Amino acid sequence: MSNTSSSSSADPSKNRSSIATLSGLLPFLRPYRRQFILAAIALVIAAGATLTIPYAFRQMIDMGFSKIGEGGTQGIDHVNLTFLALFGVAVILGIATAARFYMVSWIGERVTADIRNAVYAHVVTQSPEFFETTQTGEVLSRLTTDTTLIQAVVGTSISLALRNLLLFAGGLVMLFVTSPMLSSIIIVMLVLVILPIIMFGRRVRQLSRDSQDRIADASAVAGEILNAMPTVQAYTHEYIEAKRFSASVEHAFSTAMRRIRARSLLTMIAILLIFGAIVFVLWLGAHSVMQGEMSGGKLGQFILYASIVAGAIGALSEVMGEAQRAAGATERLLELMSVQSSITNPALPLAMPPSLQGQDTHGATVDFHQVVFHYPSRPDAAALSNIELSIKAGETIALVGASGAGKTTLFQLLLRFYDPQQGHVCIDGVNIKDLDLHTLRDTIGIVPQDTVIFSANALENIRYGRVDASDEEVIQAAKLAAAHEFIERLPEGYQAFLGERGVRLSGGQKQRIAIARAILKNPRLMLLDEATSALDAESERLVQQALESAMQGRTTLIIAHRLATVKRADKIIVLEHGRIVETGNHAELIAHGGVYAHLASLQFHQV
Ligand SMILES: Nc1ncnc2c1ncn2[C@@H]1O[C@H](COP(=O)(O)OP(=O)(O)OP(=O)(O)O)[C@@H](O)[C@H]1O
Repeated sequence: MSNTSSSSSADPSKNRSSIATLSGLLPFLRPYRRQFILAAIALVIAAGATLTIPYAFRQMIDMGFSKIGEGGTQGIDHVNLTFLALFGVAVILGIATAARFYMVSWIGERVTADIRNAVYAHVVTQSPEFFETTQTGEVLSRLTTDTTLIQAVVGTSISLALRNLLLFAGGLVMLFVTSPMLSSIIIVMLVLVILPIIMFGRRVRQLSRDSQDRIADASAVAGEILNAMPTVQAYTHEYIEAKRFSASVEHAFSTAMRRIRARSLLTMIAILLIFGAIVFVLWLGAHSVMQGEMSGGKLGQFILYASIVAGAIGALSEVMGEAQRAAGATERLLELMSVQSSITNPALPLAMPPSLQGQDTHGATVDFHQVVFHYPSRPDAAALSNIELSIKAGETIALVGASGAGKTTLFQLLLRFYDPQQGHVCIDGVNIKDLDLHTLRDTIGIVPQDTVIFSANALENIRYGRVDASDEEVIQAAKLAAAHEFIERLPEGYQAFLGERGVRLSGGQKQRIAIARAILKNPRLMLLDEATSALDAESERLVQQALESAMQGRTTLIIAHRLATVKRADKIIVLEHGRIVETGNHAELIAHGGVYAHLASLQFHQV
């Protein structure tokens, strides 16, 4: 199952990075400096308040209880005062702790939201090559699980760590002030304690990354299957798929258990060593009191400081575990953020030639010059070879060829989803690599075979073609695409919800929505992929009518599967194994008696 992950947990060089990876979060934390400072102030006040408690205790014991024993009222006053002071400390501690919690939680939520936005915005600009190698489930898992881990660290662990560091440092100083001798012994012990914690911490971190990877694998498996439910059920593979998912969940579970075991061990060792050391030192302290070298209050103060220091170390080891998990998550998110799209905008994009800009209804010119293209995932097989093609403004070109001949690939190159390895593609005489990607794609309308219907109503689904279009414009486009009538007949007309992935529409209806969307966009170059699936005669006629409208007044490239379409085209381009093998109109090519004549006899739907 692990092979479904494209993550780099197998790369040993990646495993060496540590909590330092968390520094990758700094750009996200920087904007919230002010909030950090406020949180830090609250933190210092709270830690300071905690550290005064043992001192107050000693006062109480040495000056209060001992004096009461000696029968003085001065002792009672002192106890009262000390308790009052203690309550004051509690008030300060409460307010400061709440303030710190509020600020730090706010930062955690804010930073996580920012990271989610940044990762998503980065992912949606990636070229198709990225989506060929990365499963959507994995990206989703990173957006949810990994960011949640980071939220835990930023929102809680950082403040816990800082608080405990302060308590540790402050407590240590106070220990020395209280009893240098006992403290020196404790320090030696601490060094012995911290070493194993660090050692185990490393292992926990590695295991935590593995664990996150396995969760991402399981999400990837689930994501793929949920998107293909009809196929899964038609093949009655529900049980097999559930088992496959279960295998990957179990794998994630056993990896998580390894992490949990390592962490349990870490906690046990830490507690054993720390408390062992404290008991030993206290034993020494008790002897000092018995021999009169130390007051009872002082030993009490020492015990409290020691427990503060011990508690701080315990908490720090917990936080280390959390931080290490978050370091794994950060590493994975930064990896995702650092992926560069193979298709980039030119530094200085050229404008479309002025004479052709604006309301020109003649369409764009298209030129392919000696184009050679291999898909990145199949570098040894040319999907297109030596394509030389010149299309005039307003022409309709039919692309024909057997399945896999390279027709769709021509579209992909025009949309600049990929760049050719050799040669270049021009629109209106400008190399599309020199155009801003949005300018280029705004020039092009596309009607794919498989229409994507978003979970929104009919109006919004068509408006996807041009988001600023008015309702009237949307309806006009629907009329041109022969979609108006069927939409009107839907229970709520244009407001009818079309369902996730358009499950409530027929194939022909979906296509007409897609055509309306493309017409609304009003592009100068239209790329149409005629459906291969046979529609009933009436649907067929309506789709044909819609396509006719879509072609009006613009340059059109159509992947043709119907005789009627190819007959109407100005020119037919015949592709075979990624090469243009014949060019001409229907009559010429039939007369030629070559590939086209053969294809025509086998492949075209007669309408
Ligand atoms: N993303 C991809 N990665 C690798 N190879 C691909 C990819 N997409 C298509 N191909 C390959 O490139 C070749 C051309 O494919 P293309 O989709 O352009 O064919 P087509 O003529 O449109 O076929 P069809 O009519 O079946 O859609 C095929 O051999 C196909 O297997």
